[in-house]
Amino acid sequence: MRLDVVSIFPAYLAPLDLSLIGKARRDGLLDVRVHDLRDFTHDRHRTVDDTPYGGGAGMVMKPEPWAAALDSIAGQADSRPTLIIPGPGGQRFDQQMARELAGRSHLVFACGRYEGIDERVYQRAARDFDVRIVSLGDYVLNGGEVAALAIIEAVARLLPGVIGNAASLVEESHEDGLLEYPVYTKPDHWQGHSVPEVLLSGDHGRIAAWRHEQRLQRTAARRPDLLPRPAAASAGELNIVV
Ligand SMILES: N#Cc1c(-c2ccc3ccn(Cc4ccc(CN5CCCCC5)cc4)c3c2)n[nH]c1N
Repeated sequence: MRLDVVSIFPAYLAPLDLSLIGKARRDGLLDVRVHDLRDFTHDRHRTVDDTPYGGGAGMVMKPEPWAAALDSIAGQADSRPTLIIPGPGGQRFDQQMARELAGRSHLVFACGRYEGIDERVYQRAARDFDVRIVSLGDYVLNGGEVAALAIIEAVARLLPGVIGNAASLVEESHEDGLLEYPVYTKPDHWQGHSVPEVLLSGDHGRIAAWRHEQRLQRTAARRPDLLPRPAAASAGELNIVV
């Protein structure tokens, strides 16, 4: 998978050199290219923003540098890339979207700042990209870089070979709709707290059943919205008039 990230703060993407993502890059599983948007300006001040038409607080990112950056990337693309533009008004990112994006060969991230990117950039980008506007959640960040890092990590870890033990991708939170079970390691007694006896039993059937029950209890307590809705007992409950 090829990943391009465009930002006025390229150093913000330094974590992509670390840990499993960094190893995947060195192993050739990921081709990650970070671009400084200011390299696509042509004035002496390398200007990327200006005041908003119609007034309002803050600044808006100018269309010209973005068009030049995206044209450069599109010109190098082997196939139609997916352009992900993080924004508070985007479609909520979740594990299902991560799985969908993991099937793409080329992801491009446009990391905005200030009050956002001129709307005409989104329209023009649709010529060369599948455009997805994506939000991490219902809170306001200062830019798109944190979202790009989160999305890249969630997507890359689903790619074959990135996570050493693919088994760890099973029974994770949100992978199958339930939260994850609690985990323990040595010592078996610590500051008055003991590891649940079942985990020391060696009975893999009991352990699996206990873990599933823990996942159900945790999901009910912390995220009841994730639990499957009870099937209606009768057509009447569904207000189906026959
Ligand atoms: N993903 C994600 C995000 C982001 C995110 C992502 C990308 C950018 C680029 C810039 N900002 C800052 C910002 C701040 C306020 C507003 C709202 N303004 C209202 C008045 C008219 C102008 C727009 C928009 C943009 C960003 C924030 N925030 N939260 C998420 N889950």
